[in-house]
Amino acid sequence: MSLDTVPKPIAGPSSFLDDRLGAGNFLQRNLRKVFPDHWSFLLGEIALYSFIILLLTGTFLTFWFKPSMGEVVYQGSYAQLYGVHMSEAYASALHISFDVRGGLLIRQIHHWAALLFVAGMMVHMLRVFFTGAYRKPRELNWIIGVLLLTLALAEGLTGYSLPDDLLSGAGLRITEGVAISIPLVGTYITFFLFGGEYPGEDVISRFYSLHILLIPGILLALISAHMILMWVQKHTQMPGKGRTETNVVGAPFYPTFMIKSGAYFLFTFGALALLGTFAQINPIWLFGPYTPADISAGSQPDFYMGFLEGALRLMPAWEINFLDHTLPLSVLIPALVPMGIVMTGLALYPFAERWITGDNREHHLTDRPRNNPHRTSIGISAITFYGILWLLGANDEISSTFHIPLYTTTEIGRVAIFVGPAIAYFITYRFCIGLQRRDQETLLHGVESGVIKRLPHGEYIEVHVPPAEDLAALMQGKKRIPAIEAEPDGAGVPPKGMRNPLGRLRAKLSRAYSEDSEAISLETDGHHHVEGHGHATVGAGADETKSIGH
Ligand code: HEM
Ligand code: HEM
Repeated sequence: MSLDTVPKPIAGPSSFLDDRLGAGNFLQRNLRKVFPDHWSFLLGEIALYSFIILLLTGTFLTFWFKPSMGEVVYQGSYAQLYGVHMSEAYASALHISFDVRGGLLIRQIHHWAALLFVAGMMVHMLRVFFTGAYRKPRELNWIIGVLLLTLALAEGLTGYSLPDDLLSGAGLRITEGVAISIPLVGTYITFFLFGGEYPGEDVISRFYSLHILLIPGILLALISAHMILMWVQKHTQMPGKGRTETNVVGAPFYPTFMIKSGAYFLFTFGALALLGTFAQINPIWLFGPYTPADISAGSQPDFYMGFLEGALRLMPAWEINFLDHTLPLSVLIPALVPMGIVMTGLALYPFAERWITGDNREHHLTDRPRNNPHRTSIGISAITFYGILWLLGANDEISSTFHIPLYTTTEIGRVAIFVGPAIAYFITYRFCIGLQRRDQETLLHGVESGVIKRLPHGEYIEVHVPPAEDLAALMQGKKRIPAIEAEPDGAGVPPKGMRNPLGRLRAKLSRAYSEDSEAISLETDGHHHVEGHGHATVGAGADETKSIGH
């Protein structure tokens, strides 16, 4: 038998590549990689596919867009602006919109894809946060994610500044105001970006280089690193029947997951194409070219910049004058605090949580949000903080729509920004505890079966049955949150590291963090749940029934 006819252990697509690259085993191992099946694991993919669409549509736009602020007289087919003096950038964006075949469609898809990219990323991040999927060993991927989010905001900002219409000018004016408020280096940064006094003649071309080269390049590199890490570390999975910290239950990458993902890409593309076709976005021709003397009314940034705009509107007009220098807190604080605190806070969160809980274990099974009430409350609190800033970014619209004086909206916002997150924390916490109690109740007493029984002495009872096996497994997935060892020894001396104020604070936080988790146990310990659970067999023991009156 010749070598060619020896049956190969490797078949299918791996065989073709094995013959040429000797990479069959590697491929076969990876093509069979198992992916867990949960809808929320597809959220990251929305961001991924939107990014691919941004690269494709963005490249199309570069064929015609001219990143120059040199003045031209518009002579294109949009009659209302015919003969108007404007920058070459604006004229080329109008040209793309009105004279390039399919240009407006691609511009609109590009803009919608930008919104979906950031929105997808945010929702994906929330999924990762609320399920605790950022814990060891995935902290690095979480930090890469925070960098991705920050870069995406910068990419969006540089993108919508490019057309150089009145709206993008309003955004640039704010960007300049924020940059110049930074102590010591503000003036240099501004001059570097704008090439001189505002508005200068260079900002569009500089933003263009950032927008099409530097930032997408870094995004691409980081997204690749993100995917490789996810691949190597394997995906987390929700607790459930047969799922453990050491296995992954799901479908193989090839063919099941690949086909699903392919369909999902097409679905994302289809949705964006529909939006680009039917939903107008950023109609740059309405506002005319940017001149620093004109102000556009009712201008709103893209949604992901709204929280920064809101922070600027919320802040009182404070400034410090010191040695002939002015520190404009009214701009500096709103620019630095939300961006700085939100992004740094996000990046450090996994480490802060580990510091408090002292939990050094690896986690491949995720938490249900209810089972870690403090984390979930912190998350909802942060969303409330963000949401209030975001709403305030549109306080002029709110004020004119609901006929509320503008300053009243600002005053309400100033109180709500402190009170809102605190209330959100409290309510979420109670909600989580309530849901845990309900799970405990279900595990202890089973679920209502709808079967009513009459007892010999006349009492009616409803028969309870054990919950379905996978539901019970999901509920029992709750893990204890350990508290760090902080009890004083026999001589009343607390352990090392717990004696200073920081150590005492840590011990206190740790105790609070684990307290309720210890109080409500959902773990299987024999007598906690309904006997023989798993099948809808009707039991009639005293524990499994609930009196519904007699
Ligand atoms: C390599 C990738 C990319 C290229 C080559 C590219 C290229 C461009 C070009 C040439 C424009 C100006 C065209 C015009 O406004 O008519 C533009 C606008 C824009 N870009 Fe990108 N872009 C890329 C990625 C991104 C990403 C990742 C984002 C998202 C965060 C984004 C967001 C925007 C936005 C919001 C606009 C304004 C669109 C409008 O005029 O309505 N771009 N892009
Ligand atoms: C360009 C933006 C992003 C893309 C394309 C992306 C894509 C993905 C994909 C496809 C996955 C695997 C499937 C899934 O869990 O959804 C994933 C996992 C992950 N992502 Fe992202 N992501 C992005 C941004 C972020 C951000 C902003 C964060 C957090 C700040 C983040 C943190 C993580 C973590 C920790 C995992 C592992 C989760 C697990 O195994 O359960 N990602 N990402």
